[in-house]
Amino acid sequence: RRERDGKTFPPGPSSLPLLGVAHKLDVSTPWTTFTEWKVEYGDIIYFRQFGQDVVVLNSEDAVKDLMERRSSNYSDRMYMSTREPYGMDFDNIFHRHDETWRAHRRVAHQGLRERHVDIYQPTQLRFTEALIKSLESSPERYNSHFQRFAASVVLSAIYDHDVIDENDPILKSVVETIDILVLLQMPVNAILFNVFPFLKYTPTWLPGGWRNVTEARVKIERTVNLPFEYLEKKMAAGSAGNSIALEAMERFRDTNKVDNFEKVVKDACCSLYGAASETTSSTLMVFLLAMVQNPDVQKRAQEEIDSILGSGRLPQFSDRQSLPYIEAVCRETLRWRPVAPLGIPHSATNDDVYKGWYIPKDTVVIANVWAISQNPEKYPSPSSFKPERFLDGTGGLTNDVPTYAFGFGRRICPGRHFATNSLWIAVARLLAGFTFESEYVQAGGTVKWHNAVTSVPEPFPCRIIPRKSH
Ligand code: HEM
Repeated sequence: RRERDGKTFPPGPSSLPLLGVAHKLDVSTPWTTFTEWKVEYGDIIYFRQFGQDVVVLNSEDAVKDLMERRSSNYSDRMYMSTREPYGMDFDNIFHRHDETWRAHRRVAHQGLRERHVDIYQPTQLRFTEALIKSLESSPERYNSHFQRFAASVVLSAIYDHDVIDENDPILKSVVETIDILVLLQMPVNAILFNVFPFLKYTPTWLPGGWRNVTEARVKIERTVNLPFEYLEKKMAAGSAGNSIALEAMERFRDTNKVDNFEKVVKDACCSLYGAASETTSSTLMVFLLAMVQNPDVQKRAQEEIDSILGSGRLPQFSDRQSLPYIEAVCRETLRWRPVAPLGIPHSATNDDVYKGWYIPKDTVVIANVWAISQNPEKYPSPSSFKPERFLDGTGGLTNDVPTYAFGFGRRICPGRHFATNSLWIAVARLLAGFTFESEYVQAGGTVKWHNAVTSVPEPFPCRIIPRKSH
C-alpha cells in the first residue's frame, strides 16, 4: 500500500523516475505482465509512467464497477498533445468526453444500433462473396483479402462507397490517415508526446517521413472530406443508397438540434472507419489461426454447416439461429485472442475513491481485457480454443457473450453489432467453402504477432483448399 498526501493508492509496482515501470513490463504484450501482476497486487493496480497516473483493472467486476456503474467519471480519454496540432481532433475514438463526442456517438448509434444493422446484411453478404472469390484465385494473399473485405463492408455501410481495387482513392486516403492516427495516438506514444513535446515534431517519429504538422493536417482533412464529395455527387444524381452518412445528414438537417451538423457527421463517419477496419480484419486473422491450430474444431463446424444446409447451399444470415456451433466459434475467436487486449484506455474525470483506494483525476484507466478473457475460473484452460465453452449441455448457446472484447460503459464499441454480423457471415461462408490447413503451425512453427493498437497474428504459411461439396 502506498500513501501520498495522506491518500492510499492501489497497490502496484514501484516506478523509476524516467522509466516508470517500463523496465518491468513486457513492452510488446503489456497485458500479459499486467495479468501476472494480478497475483501479487490484485484486481486493481496503480503505477506512474512518465508522471502519468495509471490504473489497470484486472477483473470484469472491477471494470464494471468503474466503467459502467461510475460511467460519468470513467468515460473520458486522456489528454493528447498531438491531437489539435495534427488535425486529429476530428476523431471520436480518442475524443474527450464532451458535447462533440456525444454528437458523434449519436451518429454512430443511429446507424449501428442493434435492430438497424441488419439493413447492411446484403452488403456484408456481397463482400463475403467477393472475399471467397479472391481466396479462390490467390489464396496466398489471404491477409490482404481479409483487409480488403473489412474495409469494403465498412466503407459501403458508412458512405455507400464501393471499393473497386487497391488504388481506390478513398481507401488509399483513409489507410494513410489511419497510419498517422495509430502512430500518434498509441497510448505509449501519446504519453511520451505529452511528456516530451519536442518528440512530436521530430521527423523520425512521424509516419511516412512526414516533416511537418501542416502536411498531416492537409492529409487528414482530405480523408474526412473526400468520401463526402463522392456521396454528394451521388445524392445530386439521386443514386445514393443506404448509408450511415446519408441517414445522419438527413436526420440532423431535419432536427436542427446539432450545430454545424455537416462537420459533426463527416468527423464521426471518418472515425467509424478508423475503428472498424483493422479490428475486423485482425479478428479474421485470429479465426484463421484458430482453425489451422484446431482441425477438430474446424471439422465439427463444417459438419454442423453440412448437416443443417446439406451440400451445396451456402449459409445465409437467416441460418444463424440454426448454427449454434458457428456462433460459438465466433464468440471463442473474440475471447481466445481479443484483438484489443487492453481495449482503449479510459480516463478519470474527477478524483475518486474505490474500495478505499484513491484514484486521482486524469488517471488513465485500463481495462485488462486479456485478464478477463483468460480468467481460468471462468474459462478453464483459457489458452485452448474451445467453442464448446459457449454451449450448454443441450448444444444450445449459453448467455455468455464476450462483449468485453468491445470495451465498456459509455465508450463501448458502437460498431459491435455490425462487427459481429460481418464476422459471422465471413466465418460461416469461409468454413462452408474452404478447409484451412497449416503443416507449419501444426508442427509448432512460430507465429509472430504484430502488437500495435490491435494485436494480430502476422501471416503464416497456410493452405486454403476449396471444399468439393461447396
Ligand atoms: C471485431 C471488430 C471490433 C472490435 C474487436 C472492436 C473493439 C473496440 C474496442 C475495444 C473499443 C474501445 C471501447 C472502450 O473504450 O471501452 C472500440 C471503440 C470503438 N469502435 Fe470498435 N471494434 C470492432 C469493430 C468496430 C466497427 C465495425 C465499428 C464501426 C462500424 C467500430 C467503431 C468503434 C468506435 C467509433 C469506437 C470509439 C467509441 C468511443 O470512444 O466512444 N468498431 N471498439
